[in-house]
Amino acid sequence: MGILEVQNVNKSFGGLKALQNVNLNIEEGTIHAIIGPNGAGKSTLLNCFVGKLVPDTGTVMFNGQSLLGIKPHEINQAGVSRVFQTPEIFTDLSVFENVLIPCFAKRDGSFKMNALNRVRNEVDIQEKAEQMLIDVNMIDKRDMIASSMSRGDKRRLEMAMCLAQDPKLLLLDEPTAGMARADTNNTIDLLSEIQDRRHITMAVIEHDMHVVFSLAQKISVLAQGTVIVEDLPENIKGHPKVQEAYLGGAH
Ligand SMILES: Nc1ncnc2c1ncn2[C@@H]1O[C@H](COP(=O)(O)OP(=O)(O)OP(=O)(O)O)[C@@H](O)[C@H]1O
Repeated sequence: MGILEVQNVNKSFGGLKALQNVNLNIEEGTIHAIIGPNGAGKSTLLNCFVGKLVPDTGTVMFNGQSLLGIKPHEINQAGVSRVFQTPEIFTDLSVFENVLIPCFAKRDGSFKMNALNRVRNEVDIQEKAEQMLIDVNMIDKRDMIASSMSRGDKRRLEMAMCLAQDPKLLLLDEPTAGMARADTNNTIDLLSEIQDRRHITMAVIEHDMHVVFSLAQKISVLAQGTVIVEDLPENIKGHPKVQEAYLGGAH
């Protein structure tokens, strides 16, 4: 059984069928890439995983439970976290303070800014935040102000903040979009390290095939709202349907 199972999902916007009978199975502990030309429906599908959109028909099961009708914050609490293209961090706070916030929120169910003042008495929270920074190789930057960091480091910090929520499924929407090659390669290394250390299941939407083939253990190819192939990376590259989808599309 997959940790995320999508069956016969359809989603239309007015007359436009953005998703048509989509089936997808993400195995626990794997990195699963979702690729496809522009407008194929990748973001629409991801939005159905986090409760931002509700499919017109079909089912989305996470850990054996339906996600349909569940509010986004409840899906997040159930263990689904999303990493955005633009890192969502608190730019005026230090790296360490940024990670403390989701550590508090995970424990208390919500977060108030004045919780940061209590941190001296909160050894468990401090240790957890430190461990998150160690996991993303940022412990040496713990006292830096977040706004002063490179884009790659901001991405690392956001990842630490995500990990603090103890996710079971991490959704990454074009994690290397707009990055220089060096930052892209750092992000590939980071995601590989996180998977090795924590065995977190990841679903990655990505256009950069270097990233896809460096990371993915399984790939689903979407074209015109339908999954046309789901297979191992070695079977995807030369697949005639995939080549046709890309040659006919924008890439
Ligand atoms: N909220 C919306 N209202 C109307 N149409 C939408 C909406 N969201 C997406 N669409 C349309 O649905 C189709 C699928 O869009 P989607 O953003 O899911 O594709 P994508 O594969 O993520 O594309 P890209 O790679 O360019 O980000 C497109 O034709 C898009 O214009």
